[in-house]
Amino acid sequence: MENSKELRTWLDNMELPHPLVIAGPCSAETEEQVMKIAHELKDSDVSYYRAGIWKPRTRPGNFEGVGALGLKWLQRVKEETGLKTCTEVANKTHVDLALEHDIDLLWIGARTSVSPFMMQDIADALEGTDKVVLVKNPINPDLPLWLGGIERLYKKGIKNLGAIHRGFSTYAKTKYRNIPEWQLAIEFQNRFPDLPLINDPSHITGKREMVFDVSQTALDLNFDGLMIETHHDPENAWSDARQQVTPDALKQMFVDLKMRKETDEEAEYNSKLAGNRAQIDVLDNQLIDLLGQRMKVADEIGALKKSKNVAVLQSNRWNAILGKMILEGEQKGLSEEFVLKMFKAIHQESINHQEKIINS
Ligand SMILES: O=C(O)C(=O)C[C@]1(C(=O)O)C=C[C@@H](O)C=C1
Repeated sequence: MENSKELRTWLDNMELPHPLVIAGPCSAETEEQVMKIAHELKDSDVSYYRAGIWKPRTRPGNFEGVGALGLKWLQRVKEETGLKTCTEVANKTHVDLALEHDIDLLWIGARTSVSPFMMQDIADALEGTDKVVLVKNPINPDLPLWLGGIERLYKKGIKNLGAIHRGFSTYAKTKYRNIPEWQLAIEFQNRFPDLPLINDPSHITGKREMVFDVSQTALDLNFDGLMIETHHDPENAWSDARQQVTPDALKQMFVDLKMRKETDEEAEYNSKLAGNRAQIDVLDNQLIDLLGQRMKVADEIGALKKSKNVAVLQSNRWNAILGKMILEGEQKGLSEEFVLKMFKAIHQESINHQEKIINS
């Protein structure tokens, strides 16, 4: 699959004056609940109404969705409100039922996109459809796996495609439910600048208080849209109660969010920007030069260690460097997270250099 302008035709054809908004409850619970939320979202920026019908829960025994019955409720949503509808599909039966009920957009969840077998089955079932199909990132940060899933759909003649960034599972405790790893989303856009990329701040944050900030970051990073879980009574939702926002909160968010454009033509802005970018180019060259020099010293250490048969990894020294650099970084306004990531990468490169020398 190659990048092409055609990949975004389905989205461009909607001629939205703002990013695409997909909203609705995590789960369809009752017909009344589905209809109430839909009516509250009717006159807003929302284009697609979402509701989970089949809910893949981590452990059995929790509410696992109302099943095919909910598809009828979504059809009623479309008839009464004009909102387009969408739901998650995870196998051929789901696909067949969703297509039968004329659901407009289907998404494939993170627990499904992780499996090429499941992605292929779904691609086979969807062959040739003109519905919009969005693929959530797999639970692990693996860009080729994510793109591979989308490619399986593309190869089956599905042209109205896109991706949803919902964050990644992590063993470490963080403030997120699923860490965003924004770098991966940036890489995604570099590879496929025209494939619509939607952000899912609800699953990234797991907490409604954080949904606004993550949404703004996504817009700052040129995402094409947002999928936000919305419930009229979030506290009593049957699933994901902590991360859903009310329809009113959602509408307010779209008043407060700053929509960014890709660029601006104004001359003064462009000349200042060019000046800043020239400075960054010089500094980047210096950074690369310094890192090259540091690795030359690492090579010398590698040769010294080889002569005395000493191990490459020196944990005490390494921890001392890390501690010092975190403090130095703090004084220069660099986050601990960034300093750690950067020095871990530098340390690994230093080890790779020494490994080559010590084993030569
Ligand atoms: O000080 C050393 O012994 C080194 O090999 C250098 C270095 C580094 O790059 O800073 C690399 C590997 C060690 O684990 C510790 C530090």
